[in-house]
Amino acid sequence: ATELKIQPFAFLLRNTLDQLVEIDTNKIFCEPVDRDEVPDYYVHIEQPMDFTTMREKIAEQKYRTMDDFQNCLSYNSKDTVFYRAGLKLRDQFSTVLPLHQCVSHYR
Ligand SMILES: CC(=O)c1c[nH]c2ccccc12
Repeated sequence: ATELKIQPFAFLLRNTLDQLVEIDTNKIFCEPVDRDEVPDYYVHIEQPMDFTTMREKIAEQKYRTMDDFQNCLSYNSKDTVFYRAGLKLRDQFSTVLPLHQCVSHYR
């Protein structure tokens, strides 16, 4: 694809993001946490993140790290579906992360 030649890193990140979206079957991470639904989320979490925002940041080449799963793990208690989903995605992503580290050298 021509995109691969112009922005290989963005191309790779978008593919990885698509894989994460697929794993997130409960769609917990797809959109920003709703302020009305969860008013105190933004009190506890300084830098909220979600897949939609990440996709925009990839396009703007402002890619953020995957530490953002920590947000979910620090906010939600261990016995919630959110916490377990955050763990699952962080652990599954960590298998892909080394790929990003090596690619990031080419930026
Ligand atoms: C990503 C995350 O923590 C959440 C995503 N949706 C939510 C609803 C209530 C509490 C937490 C969340």
